[in-house]
Amino acid sequence: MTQEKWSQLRQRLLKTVGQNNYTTWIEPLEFDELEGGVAVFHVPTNFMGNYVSQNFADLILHELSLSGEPVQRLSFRVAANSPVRPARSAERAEEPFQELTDQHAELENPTQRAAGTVVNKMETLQAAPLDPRFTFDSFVVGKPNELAHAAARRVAEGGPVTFNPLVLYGGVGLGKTHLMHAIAWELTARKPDLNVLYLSAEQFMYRFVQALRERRMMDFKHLFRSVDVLMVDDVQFIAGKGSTQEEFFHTFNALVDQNKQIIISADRAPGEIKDLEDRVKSRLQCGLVVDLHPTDYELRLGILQTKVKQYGATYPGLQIADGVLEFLAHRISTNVRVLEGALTRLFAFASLVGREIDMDLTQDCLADVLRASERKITVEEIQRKVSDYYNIRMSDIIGPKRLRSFARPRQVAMYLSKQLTSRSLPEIGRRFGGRDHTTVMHGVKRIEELKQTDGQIAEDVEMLRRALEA
Ligand SMILES: Nc1ncnc2c1ncn2[C@@H]1O[C@H](COP(=O)(O)OP(=O)(O)OP(=O)(O)O)[C@@H](O)[C@H]1O
Repeated sequence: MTQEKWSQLRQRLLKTVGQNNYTTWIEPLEFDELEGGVAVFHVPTNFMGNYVSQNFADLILHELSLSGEPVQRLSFRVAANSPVRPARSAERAEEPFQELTDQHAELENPTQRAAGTVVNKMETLQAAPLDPRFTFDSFVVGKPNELAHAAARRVAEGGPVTFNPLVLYGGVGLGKTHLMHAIAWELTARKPDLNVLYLSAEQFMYRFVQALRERRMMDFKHLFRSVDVLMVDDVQFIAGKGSTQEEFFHTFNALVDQNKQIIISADRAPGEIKDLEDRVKSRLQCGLVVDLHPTDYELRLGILQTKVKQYGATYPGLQIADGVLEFLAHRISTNVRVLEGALTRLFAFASLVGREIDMDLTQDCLADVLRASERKITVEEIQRKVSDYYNIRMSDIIGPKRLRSFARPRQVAMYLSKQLTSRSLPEIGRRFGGRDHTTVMHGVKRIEELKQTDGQIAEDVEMLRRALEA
């Protein structure tokens, strides 16, 4: 592909993704070469490469194939003279530092890194830039994250340090980085003089290793001990890295002694981080440790609705049919990043083909995501949930008793098994104490009827379905 062709293609992408997305994500892409079916682009930051790859790769590939280019894959590389953004966990797969496990590797590996990656540019590394999208305003609060959000808000007020450190932990893509950036934005807006340093644990290590190498440990110590607020993202990264942990421990103590706020994020509770020294664990546990729970249906729906509002500006006129967001919130329960990616893709495709976003388009466009996030619900799981819900024993659901107080929950469980699993009626019957398939069919029918006439049953079924799909 020639540069000229790429320029033409970019113009077509502009029409599809809108001016804002174009300026932010597409325009900065520099086409480098096409080799063996892989189109290589230079990007200013890892973050950007990652974002484009998650959200626009399909679209770019689609355009490339329309224009007859033999491209199967896109590759995004950081241009050698670009500034650095914190390495996010999604980018970590590309990071050779992942292999570092002992002190020796920790000190030796940086020079061995390939050209054009993060370490070469360490000299230019200041505090990691904050993502302008990650603010409190754009953070949707629900039951699973309300405590973490409240704690983050409190710290962001910048009042007297009450809990130190604040540790936010939770699984992939649940909003830890978003909340940390939101705290940093808010603090710097309220108190512009405050010296807030946000960086990933990887960057902490890079800086430490560099300082050792250049015999500038005094500068390093001075820098880290003079901040007012230190935020270290993904602290689990330093586990098993002896001297980095030690330096982190001293930095931590020095700041706490000066009553400076520390905010940490991790992918699990400090006590559960393998190879993290006990003294570091216990320091982390001294403050307020709050977790971001996996999202529930309501939170996912809330996030989707918020994002749709934001997309409204980029894709004016695009319509979303009733039920699509609910469907996505039900079906994509892995993490928020995947949910967001799905929506971005949906909007881009809908605008490409000029259609309303309805169920058909959604199923077509997101077939792979939907397949990947399909969670297999088992009949046993359904029986357990239903027996908990009605406060009866599992054996009563499966057993022969015909009492109404057992028979109705049993029918609900049969109905849900039919709806939520791919089991046939005879298979379901077997799992309900060897009942005949006609009994199951009767149970399913009965609940279908009752759902129309009995509000309580309809509500029970809905609650159970949500609990099972969450
Ligand atoms: N409650 C929320 N409201 C709005 N957006 C959210 C929420 N939770 C997560 N997100 C979005 O989901 C994406 C992933 O979130 P984030 O990067 O903060 O996750 P993380 O917990 O730091 O994950 P990782 O462990 O992979 O670093 C971001 O785009 C973020 O804005």
